This record gives sequence, structure tokens and C-alpha cells, in this order.
Amino acid sequence: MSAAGRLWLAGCGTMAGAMLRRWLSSGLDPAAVTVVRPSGRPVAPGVAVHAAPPAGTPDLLLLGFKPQKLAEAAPRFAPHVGPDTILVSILAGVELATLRRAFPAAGAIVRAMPNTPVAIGEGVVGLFGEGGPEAPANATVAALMAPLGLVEWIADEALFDVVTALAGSGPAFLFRFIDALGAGGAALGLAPDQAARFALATVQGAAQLAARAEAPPAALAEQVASPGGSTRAGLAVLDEAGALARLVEATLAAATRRNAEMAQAARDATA
Ligand SMILES: NC(=O)C1=CN([C@@H]2O[C@H](COP(=O)(O)OP(=O)(O)OC[C@H]3O[C@@H](n4cnc5c(N)ncnc54)[C@H](OP(=O)(O)O)[C@@H]3O)[C@@H](O)[C@H]2O)C=CC1
Ligand SMILES: O=C(O)[C@@H]1CCC=N1
Repeated sequence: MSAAGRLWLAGCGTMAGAMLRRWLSSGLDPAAVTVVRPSGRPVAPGVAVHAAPPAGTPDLLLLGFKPQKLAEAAPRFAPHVGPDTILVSILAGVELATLRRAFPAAGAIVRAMPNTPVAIGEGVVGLFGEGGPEAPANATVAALMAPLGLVEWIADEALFDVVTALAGSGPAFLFRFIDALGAGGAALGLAPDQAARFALATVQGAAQLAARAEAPPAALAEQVASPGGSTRAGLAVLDEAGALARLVEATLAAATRRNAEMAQAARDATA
């Protein structure tokens, strides 16, 4: 049995599957886990998989389906959620109030926003719960999330959509940057496969250096850019009229807006 007791995953696709992989590789007993997914596809040795909720009540139910599925799925799971069940939702956008309406009997509800690097214990998990970080259920959730990477509580639920854009979607934006770095090198004559390898290793090394350094990333950039040198010429392009900063802010703003739209759609669908 895990620290969270009997753990049910409602949906086990890309994101919940990544979380489960890390939990299992960090020692979670597969016998404590039940996955409910319409396809009934097997997940991992020892993990029970059902196409519909089986009899019983989990200690912790993780909602891992798409926000658009909430109205359809909630009535199927709600009868299995009681006052001793902690409900954890990774649904982008969907607010605590909507979840509480859909699962009125839940003992506690916590929103969690993970990202796919949790699969290797290098992810980010933002948390927001009904009772604040000190509520007993929230300590259980934080302990469950601990092996996944950086786990932090968010002070204000209104900011959860921004957390989702930055950390939840963030890996996709960085994967694009890795591709763009490689494609840029290839456009200037490098063999595409070599450019792709150099781009990935450069991003990996820079991220690890930044994570270990005491200096902030801006200072590390200055260390690379010799006065009058070539890096400075490249940075000038990224910095011209705040080009990169504006592009990234617009990217996060678009993703944040979409999270709010999905929240509204979930509110409407469950009203
Ligand atoms: N992908 C990501 O990087 C991130 C995703 N999220 C959130 O995670 C959630 C899942 O996204 P993602 O993993 O990408 O999506 P996937 O499409 O990969 O997985 C969706 C899962 O939901 C299951 N499912 C569909 N309908 C139901 C239902 N009625 N009851 C139970 N399970 C159902 C599917 O079952 P089956 O496998 O049988 O088809 C599948 O396992 C979303 O809410 C998203 O906002 C949050 C952070 C990051
Ligand atoms: O794209 C999505 O909607 C989800 C939210 C964060 C990452 N994937």
C-alpha cells in the first residue's frame, strides 16, 4: 500500500502515465494502484486496469482524463468518492469549485499541475488545495508528489492557469526551442542530425549548469557573451525590442487564456 493508500487513476494517458511510471520506479506498490480507462489497456505489471470503475472506494482518486471529459466521467466516479477519499485533479483549467460540484462527497480536493518530465523525477508539480498546504490531506498529496520533482504550493488559484502554461505546457515550448536551435544550425550548413544532437546536448548542459549555478541565468548568459564577441551579436537579435521576452510572454498568455476557456467550458458542462 502506498502512503496515499488505495490509489485510483481515472485515465492513464500521457500525463497520468508519466506520473505512474515515476511512482512505480520510486517504489510504489503496483498492487495499491487501480487504473480506470475506457480502453482497458494494460499499464504496468501488477497494476489492475478496468474499463469502468470497479466496486469500492479509493483513498486517493487522481483525475487524469481531459477537461472535456469531466461532465461524462464525473457521474461514473462520484459514487466511489466519499469523505475518506482525497480527490486530485490534473485537469488543465478546471477549478476547485467545479470539481467540488462534481464530487460533493470528497473528503478533500487538490488541484495538481504536473509536466511530463515527472516521468524521470525531473518534473514540476504545482499544487492548490481547498484547505491550504497545512491541511492533513494536502500533506498526503505533497508526499505522493515528492518523487516527481519540484513540488510547490500555489498561493492563489487564479494563478493556476499561468502555472499550467509555464510548467505544464513549458516542456512543449522548450522542445520547440531545441528543434529550432537544431534547424537554425542546419539552415546554416550543419548536417541536420549533427545539428539536432548539438542542440539537444547544448540545452541539456545549459539547463543542468543553470540548475547547479548560484548565479541566475541572466548572469550565466553574460559569462558566455564576451564583449565584442559573437554571442553578443546573437543575443542582440533575441533582445531587440524585447523580441524573445515578448514572444514568450505572448506564448504563455495564449496558453493561459486557453486554460481559462477550458475552465469555463467545464463550469458550463457541469452546471
Ligand atoms: N499532457 C501533458 O503534458 C499534461 C496534461 N495535463 C492534463 O492531464 C490530463 C490528461 O492529458 P493527457 O494525458 O495528455 O491525455 P491523454 O489523451 O494522453 O490521456 C487521456 C486519458 O483519459 C482516459 N479517458 C478518456 N475518457 C475517460 C473516461 N470517461 N473516464 C476515465 N478515463 C478516460 C483515456 O483512456 P484510454 O487510455 O483508455 O484511451 C486516457 O487514458 C488533461 O486533463 C490535461 O489537461 C496536465 C499537465 C500536462
Ligand atoms: O495542453 C494541455 O491542455 C495540457 C495542459 C498542460 C499541458 N498539456
